[in-house]
Order: sequence, then C-alpha cells, then structure tokens
Amino acid sequence: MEPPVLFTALTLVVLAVLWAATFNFITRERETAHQTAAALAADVADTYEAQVVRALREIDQTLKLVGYELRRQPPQQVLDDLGMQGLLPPPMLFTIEITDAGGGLLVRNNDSDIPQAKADTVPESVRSAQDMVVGLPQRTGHDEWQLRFAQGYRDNQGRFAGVVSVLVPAAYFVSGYEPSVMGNSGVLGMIGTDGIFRVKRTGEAISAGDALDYSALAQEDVDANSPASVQSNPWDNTRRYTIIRKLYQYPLAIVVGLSEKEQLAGAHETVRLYILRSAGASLFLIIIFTLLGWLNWRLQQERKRVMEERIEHAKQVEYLAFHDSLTDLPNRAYFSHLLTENMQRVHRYERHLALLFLDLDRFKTINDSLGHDAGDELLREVALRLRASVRESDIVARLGGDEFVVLLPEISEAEQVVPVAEKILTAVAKPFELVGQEFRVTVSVGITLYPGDGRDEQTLMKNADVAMYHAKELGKNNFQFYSEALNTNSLERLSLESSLRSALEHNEFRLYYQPKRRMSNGEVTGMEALLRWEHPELGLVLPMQFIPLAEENGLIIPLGRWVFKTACQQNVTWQQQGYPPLTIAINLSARQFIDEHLLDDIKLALKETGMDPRLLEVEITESMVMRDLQQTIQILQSLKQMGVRVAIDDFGTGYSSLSNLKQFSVDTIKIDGSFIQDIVRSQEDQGLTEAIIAVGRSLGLTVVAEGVENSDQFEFLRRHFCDEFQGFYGNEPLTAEDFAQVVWKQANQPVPD
Ligand SMILES: Nc1nc2c(ncn2[C@@H]2O[C@@H]3COP(=O)(O)O[C@H]4[C@@H](O)[C@H](n5cnc6c(=O)[nH]c(N)nc65)O[C@@H]4COP(=O)(O)O[C@H]3[C@H]2O)c(=O)[nH]1
Repeated sequence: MEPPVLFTALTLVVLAVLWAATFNFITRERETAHQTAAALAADVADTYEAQVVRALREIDQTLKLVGYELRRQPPQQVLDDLGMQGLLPPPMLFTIEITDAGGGLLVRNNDSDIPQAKADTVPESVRSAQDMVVGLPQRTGHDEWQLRFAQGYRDNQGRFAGVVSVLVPAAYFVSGYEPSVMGNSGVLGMIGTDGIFRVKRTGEAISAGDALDYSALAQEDVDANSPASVQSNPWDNTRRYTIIRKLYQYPLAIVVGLSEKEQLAGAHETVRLYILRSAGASLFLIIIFTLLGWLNWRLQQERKRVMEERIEHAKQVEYLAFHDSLTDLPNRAYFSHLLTENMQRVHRYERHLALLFLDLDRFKTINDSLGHDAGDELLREVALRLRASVRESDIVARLGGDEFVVLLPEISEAEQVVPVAEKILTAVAKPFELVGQEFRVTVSVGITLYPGDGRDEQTLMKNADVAMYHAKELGKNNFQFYSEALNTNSLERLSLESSLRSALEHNEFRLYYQPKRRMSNGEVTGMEALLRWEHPELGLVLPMQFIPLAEENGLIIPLGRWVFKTACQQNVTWQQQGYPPLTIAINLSARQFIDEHLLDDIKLALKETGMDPRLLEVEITESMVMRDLQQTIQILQSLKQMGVRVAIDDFGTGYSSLSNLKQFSVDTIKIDGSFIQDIVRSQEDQGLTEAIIAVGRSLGLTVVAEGVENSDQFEFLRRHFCDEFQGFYGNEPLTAEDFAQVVWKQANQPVPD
C-alpha cells in the first residue's frame, strides 16, 4: 500500500476508534446523568410526599378533633380548650375557622384577615362528605395563596351544624423546595385530582390555581413507583424529570419536577469537555500522522532518489565499463560482446558480416612529438570521422591505442565492403588541425568476413589483424582483405621472435643496398643499406617484420653493430675493388640512437674497417630527433665531429621546424615515400613535397625522395629540382653483388649529363 493511503487509512482508523470511545463515554455520561436526575426526582418526591401526607393528616385530625368537641361545647370554648391543651396546630400558620350551617363565621383561632370562605372555595359536598374537603386556592389580602381544608360538623342529633376549616398558606406546602437540589427551574407542587394546582413552586416563584387536564397529566405517573419521566410540562413547557404521584386517601397529587437542562448541565459540560478533548486529540493525531506521513513520504522520496542515483551510477559504471572514455565508442570488451551477438544472428539468417580492423599510420609520431593531449584529440576526431563514414546500424569501436574496429553487420558479398573501406581511408586522410598546425594521418585496414575468414571471434579478429598488418606492409593507407596466405605469413612472424635471438650467431642477416641516384642524370650517388634476414625456413624476412621485435628484446644493439661493421666493410671492399667511393646510409632505430655506446660502436666500425667517415651517413627519423632535443643535438654534433653525415628519414611526417634542422646541422632530408606515392594526383602531397624541397634547398641540404616507383613521380620531382631519388623506379634493394653490377654498368656506360 502506498504510504499516503496507508497513513490516511491509519489516521481514519485511529480517529474512528477515538470518536467511538468518545461517543461511548458521552452516551454513558448522559445515561448516568439521566439516571441520577431520575433517581433524585424520585428521592425528592418521596420526601415531599411524606411531608405533605404528614401535614394533611395533621390537618385532618385537627378538623376531626374540633368537630367532635363542637358537639359538647360552644365553638369559642372548643378552640380555647384545645388551644390550651396544645392540640391545635400553631395559630401563626394555621387558621382554624368555624362557621354555622348557613356559612356564617362563628369563630377563628387567630385574628387573621383572611376573608370568609366563599361558596366556590368551600364545595357543597362538605355538607354530606365524611372526609376532609380540599378547597380551591384563595388569594389573601397580602397577595398570598391560602388553602382551605374543611369538614362539616354535626349537632348531638346528628344534623349538619356547620363547617370547621383549617386555612393554611399554600407556600407552606412547598417550603421544602431546596434550590440547591432542585435548581431554579425545578417544580414542587400539589395538584387536585380536579386538575387545579393548589400550589406550585419554581425557584422562588409560587403560584396556584392554574387548571390542567389532570387525567392527561397523571396518565403515566399515577403509580407511586413509577420513575420520573422526562416530559415537557404543559404549564410552562419546560422539560423536566417529572413525578406526579396521587396521594392515598386525599384528592390530591404531588408534583415534583427537576429541570432536564439544569440536571444534565454537568453532564453536558462533561460531554462538551469530552468532545473538546477528542477534537484536540483528533487534531493532534491528524498533525502527528500528517507529519509522520510527510516524513515517510520524504523518506520514500529520499530512498527513491538514492535508488535512482544508484541506478544512474550503475548505468554510468556499466557505460564506462563498456565504453572507451576518450572517444565514447564501445570498448574492446563491449565490442567482443557485440561481435559474438552479431555472429550468432548472422549465422541464424545465413548472412555475412565484415570486420574491419584499423590501425592509424604514424600515430606514434604524433603522440611523441605533439604530446598525448594532441594524440587524444586526434583519436577523438578519428572516432568521429569513422562514425560519420558508416551507417547508424554499423558498429565502430576502439580496441585501445590507435586501433579501431568497424563491424558491418549486414552484407551479402565482399564487394560491398570496398566502398566503406575507401570511404574510411578518405575520411581519415583528410587533414587534421591540432595545436594550430595542419597535418595528416592515414589508416591501414585489414578486413575479414564472417563466416568465411573465421567462425569464432578470436579467429576473425586475429585474421583481420593479420590483414591490417599486410596493409601496413604494402605501404600503409590502404585496405586488405584477409586470405589464407597472409595467415601463413603471420604464423611465420610469430615463430620469428623465437629464432631471432639465434639469427645473429647463425649469421643469418644480410645487407641489401638500394642505390640513390641523382635526379638530373640518374647517376648512382650512394646507397642505403637495408637489412634482411635469411631465415633458414622462411626465406627472406623484411626488417618491418623483425626490427620492432629486435627493438623490443634489445637485440637491435648488437644487430646494429653488425650492420655498421658489415656496411662499412662492404663499402671499403668495393673501393678496394676499384669502384668509385660512394656514400652509404645506415638506418638507426630509436633505441640505437639513444644507446650510450652508439658513438663508440660507430667509431669502432670505422676504425676496424678503415672506412672514410665522410662516406658514412646515418638515417634517423623525425620522431626520434624530436624526442629529446638537447640529447639529439649532442649526439648529432658528436657525429659531425667524427665526420659522419646525418640524414633525416621519413621527412614530412614529423614536425621538425626549420630552426631544428639548422640546429641539428643535418646534411640530407629524405622525403617520406607516402608523399611520393600519390604525388601525381594529390595537390596536397605536391604542395608538401615542393615545400620540403624548398626548405632543403634554402638550408643547402641534399633532398632525397624515397619510394619513387614510376616515371610520373620521377618527372614531377625532377621538375621541382629534387636532388636525388631512391625507389623501385631506379632500383630495388640489391644484394652486394647486384649492386656492384649496377655500379660497374654505370661506370662502363657513362650516364648522360
Ligand atoms: N613501396 C616502395 N618501397 C620502397 C621503394 N623503394 C624502396 N622501398 C622500401 O622503402 C624502405 C626504405 O627504407 P626506410 O624508409 O629507411 O625504412 C626502413 C628502415 O626504417 C628499417 N630498416 C631497414 N634496415 C635497417 C637497419 O639496418 N637498421 C635499422 N635500424 N632499421 C632498418 O626498415 C624499414 C623498411 O625497410 P625495407 O623493408 O627494406 O624498405 C625500404 C625499401 O625496400 C619503392 O619504390 N616503393
């Protein structure tokens, strides 16, 4: 049940109980008050009845005594004798009057001024009646009411001789009215059975003479034991606990009444108090329950808020757990889930899906030279471009580093993937602006198709990676579909690592030499020594496949030493064989460049072989020099002092400024092959190449273009006064023998000027 409903229901129940109890108390209080009043009325009636009866008997006896004595003595004598004997009631209150048979006053026991009885106040019946007759109330001169009790007397012959009367003030019969008991609105009185009140007192007011319908009045209360009934008294319309009790032997009834209003006033006050208290308690309860309800509501709200926060937090945690915080793309774990899910679905509907494994080319260079913030910015931008290149239903995720994946969940054939891959290449290749500079990155993409290229997630991913790696090998900025043949290569690559360590001892490394030619006349000006590994089982392994491994496990240092020594030795041998002195360029990897023994190793190689240091050129990449400028300057200066030439390889991919180049005092800059690749079509690459040539020339450096593969590229570079070129258009990397052949041919077929 909802708390507001619960608290309202609870409040109503408690209020119902409270008010039920209150009404119960009230009913009992009223009942008790009612019974008390009724009992009190009965008590008063009992007492009053006894008083009245006693007084009436006394009067009755007086009448009889006087009547009896009148047979023997004259009236005055009777009153005197009886008075003297104390047998008459006190004359102050009771007037005894004797009249003759004609109604004439004979004597009174006092000198009261009560007028003589009128015919209507002494009923005719008194002549014949044996019993006392109660006359009608009569007003005296003092405006008081007088009651006459009369009885006829007879002479010795038994004839009617007159009437003896006892006159009593009516107030006498209601003197028992106790205001403390009966209040101001009670009633005490005596009514004749003829319906005429002989006397009636309410509070201090005494009246007599009002006539009522006695039979109607006494209807209920004729029985002496009848309890007091509440009725509206017809003489003043006041509701009273009323008892009307007929007196035995007398034609009279007593009337006792207690005002209902007065008698129940205390109970009403108590009831009022009960109601007030209950109302107060109800108000208190309502406030308390409202407060509790409100607190409970607040508590519920608070709980709800905490729950919502928890859910929100859990959602966030879940989101963070499944998304890459940098790009907001699904992360590796989530992608794995999505891939499995999609594989299952595709399997069910016998469709295909394509997985594109992306790795940014040259990302490391940007990170190293521009810093991680710029690197992050780049990744974010790449993520946006990838998302924009695919459909809403396609999935783009970041696996980590500069690796992304794109999942095309609904394809029917491999060809459908090509436009998507091309779109991605174009989108990523567009220039970026970072830290105020414009630059470009490219991406290499490996593609696998489900289920053809792998029936499980791992295989599909691994094969896509293999295909991506192949794309890198093929010069980056392209996409490659996976094929079985590639996998064989990659398996080979895995086994490379284990056999690399022993390769040096087993003398499995070879140096190839790629000629550098002068642009103007094609003359060989020098060469670049390029390392190859002649694997006993795999055959020729390219440096891209093992140099990173050698860098990782440190083997690059002894391997580098071997390269220097072998290259220098070869160069010296050629000269000894009579070939012209040609420069030989040797690549340095990052780890070699910062190795503390580098200079000593070079010195030793030069010394041991007797090579002229001026024919030796070391190639370092832009990213290597930018890593620690001070250290770079120091190393390069030492090389210069030794007479060794310095070339900046892959120029244009990093961010060396002109002033850096000056500081480094380099001799050669080599334009990166990636700019040459598209130079005929891409205006951007043309502009960049032209700029590099201009920079080189302005600093008096030799500018060499790498990766020149065709005549168009060659022509462009020649037109723009590039100094030298290197590439398949001239020669591929050659064995020492083949290189010697080339040089020999050239010597015997002089090149045109
Ligand atoms: N597509 C294309 N490629 C061309 C063309 N002409 C030459 N190449 C290739 O371009 C690479 C040029 O070398 P690099 O940029 O210094 O890049 C080198 C260099 O950084 C590194 N490397 C090679 N030998 C050594 C070495 O003895 N020591 C060190 N530390 N690194 C080496 O390995 C990289 C790759 O060497 P290689 O596989 O021999 O690849 C060579 C070469 O075979 C062309 O017209 N088209």
